Amino acid sequence: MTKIAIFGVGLIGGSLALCFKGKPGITVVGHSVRESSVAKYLERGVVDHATTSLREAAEGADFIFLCVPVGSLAQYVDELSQLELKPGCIITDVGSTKASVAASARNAKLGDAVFIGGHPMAGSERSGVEAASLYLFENAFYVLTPDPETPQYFVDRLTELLTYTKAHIVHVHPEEHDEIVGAISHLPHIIAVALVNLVRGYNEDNSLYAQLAAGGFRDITRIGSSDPVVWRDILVNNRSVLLKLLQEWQAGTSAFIEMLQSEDGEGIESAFKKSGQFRSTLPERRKGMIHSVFECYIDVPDHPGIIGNVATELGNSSINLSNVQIIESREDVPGVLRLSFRTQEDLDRAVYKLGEIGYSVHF
Ligand SMILES: NC(=O)C1=CN([C@@H]2O[C@H](COP(=O)(O)OP(=O)(O)OC[C@H]3O[C@@H](n4cnc5c(N)ncnc54)[C@H](O)[C@@H]3O)[C@@H](O)[C@H]2O)C=CC1
Ligand SMILES: O=C(O)C(=O)Cc1ccc(O)cc1
Repeated sequence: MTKIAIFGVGLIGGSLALCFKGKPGITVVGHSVRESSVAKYLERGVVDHATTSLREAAEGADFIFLCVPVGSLAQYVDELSQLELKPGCIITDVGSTKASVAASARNAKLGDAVFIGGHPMAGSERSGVEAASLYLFENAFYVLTPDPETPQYFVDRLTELLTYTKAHIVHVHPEEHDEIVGAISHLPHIIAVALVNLVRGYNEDNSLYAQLAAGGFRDITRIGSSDPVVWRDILVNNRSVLLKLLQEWQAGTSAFIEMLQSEDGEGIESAFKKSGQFRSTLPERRKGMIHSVFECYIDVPDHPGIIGNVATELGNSSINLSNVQIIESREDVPGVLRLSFRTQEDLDRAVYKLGEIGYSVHF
C-alpha cells in the first residue's frame, strides 16, 4: 500500500486527496489540528483515514503533502524532522511561495526523507474542504522546485504520483518562482482587495456603488474574496518581491495620472494598444493562476423552468454544466443565463448544442 498523508485538507489538500483516493494501492490519511475537522474530512469521504496526531499521519507515509498556509510550513518541516519517517519518504508542499520553504527544508535534518517543493498553480477564491474538487488541477501547471542535489529518482516518483492530478509538471527555481508568481498572482490579489475596499468606502455614503457594481466589477475583483489567513501568509512571506512590484505599480498609476493631467490621449491609446497586444499573445484559456472561466451567455425567454430545460438538453448530450446563473430577469426583457463549464471542450460542445436547438449564444 502507498500511504499518502495530507496535512491541512482544505481547498488544495482536499482536491489532492480526491485525486488520489480510491486509486489502486493508495490509502490517503488526512491530518488536522482540530477534532471537528477530522470528523468533517471523514464525513465528506475525501480521505480514507483522518487523525489529529501528526505522528500517526506521518509515520509509514510514502508521501507527505503539506497543504497548510505558508506561514505554518516551516513549523511542519521542523516537526516532521523530529519523527522517524519511512526511508525514502517524499515530503512536498503546495504553498504559493517557494523560496522560504525550500530554505527551511535545506536546514532541517530529514534523515532518509526527501523534500521537494511544489505549487499547483490552480485554485480559487474559495477555501476549505467544502470547495475541494477532483478537477481543480486538470490542465493547470504544477510547479516543482527540486533542489539540484535531489536524486532524479525521487523527482520521478513524485511526478508519477502527480499524474493523478492531470496537471502539467514544470520545474522552476524557487526564487524565480516567487518573482513571477508575485507579479501574476500576488500583486493582482492586492490590487483587487485595494479596489474593492476603495469602492466599499464610497458605498458607505452612497449604496448605488454596490448596486451598480453587480456585473463586471464583481467579476474582475473575484479574487478579492480570497481567504484572509492564506493571503496574509502569502503576502508577508513574499514581501520583498511585492514591495518592489508595488513600487513599479505606483509608477504605472503615476504615468496614468500624468497622462490624464496633460490630456495625453495618445499616451492612453498607446497603453491600451500595448496591453492588448501582449494579452493576445498569452496562452488562451489555459487554466492558470487566475483561473480562466469557460462560460457563455444565452438569451432566454422569461418563463419558469427554463434553467431545467437548458440543463436537461446539455445533460442529454453528456455535457457537464458547472454553474448556471440568472443575470437578468425582469418582466420587460428576455432573461440572460450565464452557463459555466469546467473545460473548454464542454463549453465548445455546449455552444454547438445550444446553437443547434435555437438559442442565441454570446460570450
Ligand atoms: N487558494 C488557492 O487557490 C491556492 C492555495 N495554495 C496554497 O495552498 C495552501 C492551502 O491553501 P488553501 O487550500 O487554499 O486553504 P484552505 O483554508 O482551504 O485550507 C488550509 C488548511 O490548513 C488548515 N490550517 C489553517 N491554518 C493552519 C495552521 N495554522 N496550522 C495547521 N493547519 C492549518 C486548515 O484547517 C485547512 O485544512 C496554502 O499554502 C496556499 O498558499 C496553492 C495554490 C492555490
Ligand atoms: O482564484 C484564482 O484565480 C487564483 O488566483 C487562485 C490561486 C491562488 C493562489 C495560488 O497560489 C494559485 C492560484
